[in-house]
Amino acid sequence: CGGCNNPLEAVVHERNVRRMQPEASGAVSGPKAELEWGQLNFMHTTDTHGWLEGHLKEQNYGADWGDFVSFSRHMVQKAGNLGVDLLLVDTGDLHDGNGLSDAALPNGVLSNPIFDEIQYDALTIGNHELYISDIAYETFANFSKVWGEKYITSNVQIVNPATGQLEYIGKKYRYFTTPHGLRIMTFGVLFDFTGNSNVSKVIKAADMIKQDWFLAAVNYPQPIDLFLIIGHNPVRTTDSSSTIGLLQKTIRAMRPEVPIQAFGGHSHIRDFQVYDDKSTGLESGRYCETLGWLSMSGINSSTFTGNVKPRGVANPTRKATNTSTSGLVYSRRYLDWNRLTFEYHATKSQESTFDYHSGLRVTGDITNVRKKLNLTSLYGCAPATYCASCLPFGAPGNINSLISTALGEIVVNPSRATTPRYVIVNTGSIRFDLVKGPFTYDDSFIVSPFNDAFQYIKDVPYDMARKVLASINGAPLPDKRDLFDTTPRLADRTCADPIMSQISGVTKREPIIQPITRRQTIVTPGYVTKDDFGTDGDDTVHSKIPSYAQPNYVQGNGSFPTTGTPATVDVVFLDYFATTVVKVLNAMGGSYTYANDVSYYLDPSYTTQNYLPDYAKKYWQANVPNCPVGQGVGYPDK
Ligand SMILES: O=c1ccn([C@@H]2O[C@H](COP(=O)(O)O)[C@@H](O)[C@H]2O)c(=O)[nH]1
Ligand SMILES: [Zn+2]
Ligand SMILES: [Zn+2]
Repeated sequence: CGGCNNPLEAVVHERNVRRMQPEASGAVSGPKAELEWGQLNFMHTTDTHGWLEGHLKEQNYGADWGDFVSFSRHMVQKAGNLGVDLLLVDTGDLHDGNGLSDAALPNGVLSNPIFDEIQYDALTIGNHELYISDIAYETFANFSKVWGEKYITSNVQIVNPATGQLEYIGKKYRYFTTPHGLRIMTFGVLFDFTGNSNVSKVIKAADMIKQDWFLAAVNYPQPIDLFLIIGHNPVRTTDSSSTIGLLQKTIRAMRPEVPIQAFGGHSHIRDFQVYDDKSTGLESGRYCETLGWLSMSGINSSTFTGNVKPRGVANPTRKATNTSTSGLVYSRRYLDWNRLTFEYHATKSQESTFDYHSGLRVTGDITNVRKKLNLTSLYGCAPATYCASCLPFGAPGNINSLISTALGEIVVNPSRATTPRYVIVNTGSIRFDLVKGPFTYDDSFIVSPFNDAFQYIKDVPYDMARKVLASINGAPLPDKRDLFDTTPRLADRTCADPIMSQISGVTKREPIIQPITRRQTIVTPGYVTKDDFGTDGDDTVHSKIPSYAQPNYVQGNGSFPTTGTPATVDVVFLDYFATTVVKVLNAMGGSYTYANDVSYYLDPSYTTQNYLPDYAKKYWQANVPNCPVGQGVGYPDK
């Protein structure tokens, strides 16, 4: 940092360089009003998926984890000044989605210590901590030990390698008393996930609620003022993966008078559901785009020593149901993850400056990890933005057209290169938009982070092969496969080696520093949320970004004859959904088995992390010297 005299100035400089990437899109508009503070307040993160660097290409979500460290400290201090409780909760999925977490082996080994800088009160596990055995063990050996009694995994166990016995990854429950005397019983419940590797066990919620320890915890011998359910688990009870409704009903039947507050995740949405007059659930989005806020007052507690109606701030006013006589009132808010939002809500914390040293240190740690992992290494320059859901499937600018082309072009086994092939991936493997301009090592994880490898069934009769895509698009998704499915879990493979060695010699661009535009009066595109309390939950008012349903699977093809149809085709697919392909082929009259007919099309170390970088190296490198950064970025023109 030329001209910076002390290390903290250098950190601020680095952070600003990182944030002011020329391709960063959009102005940031600010919050509509101050938050309502109640007797008990929560800040909620979920499905962060490694995005601790913030969104470098969307200023609306441009804060990094260091900014959140500073913000959370201001809010804790403000809660203390107001004489109320503030709890910080996280509901899992810490990996798979960003280079900061995924370029390390195992995933999360460098990002989790950064994540750990927030003073959470309760955390729980996500399914992405369980797909791959190495990651599950990293979570067990390190993450669960760092968090101790605050890491609550009520229905998730792991085989302890030292004893060979199943044990809970975290604690089954946490009973604790807040600084102002509220007595809280907490459970952390993962949805009924079945895609875990064979070192862990997810106990179905329907079984967990019958277990003696659970019944004893609900009927705890000491007073409970509130049940806190944190779950990597959608809060919306109509979502077929959600088990929160079952938990809420079970606890309510046993303890009719005690408020139940749920925090959920997994479905990556902003949502709030009212279950009854004393129970609600909040879900706070994904990818460090959203910080959830919930406040409540009216909790009956003989030991609460704080303020039910803190002064000098707005207070919650909404009953859960119109007819509620419980005395409980609530507010909920979805905060956009940017510094403008954080600085706005941190006011009156009685600190004159926003950045705490601890926050700047975390920002510095992020910069260091990014450098160590070479995340800015460039594969090529994307000629356009390809979005995952803002355009209909098949429209130019929809990412699935690009994926089809890349699969057909890049996923080729040289020894089968002349045999026609269909190459199929699940669109769920594409996690984010691919933005016009520099396509970096980091972006490759942002768009396609998983380690799913390519398998195939060779020489499938053309008349069957051509129907596979349509058939699997009508089949159940692989994460919902039944427990008796005997497919070897891809999760038992170890992580693939990083591919940095392949991308040497590519020009790196220095970011061009541009001022961040901060306008408070304009309406920028972003979340427009409707939940059980209505349409006023978004902290910043936005115009809606269109969202179109996409098919579950998409296909590329290669080496087809220019005229006529081939007799047979290689059907190539990901090991992640191999059994589904076998099933649909057999439903068409085939007699394939996984054991006899499915094999790897490419070396299993070649995964969904590789084909887009290879495509970019082949087709987008020539553009690098003239990469049109800063122009036309964001969402494609309609
Ligand atoms: O190996 C994998 C693992 C997962 N997926 C996709 O991810 C979702 C689950 O992600 P959440 O963040 O937990 O919602 C799963 O449904 C698949 O679509 C994958 O493609 N490959
Ligand atoms: Zn997730
Ligand atoms: Zn999840």
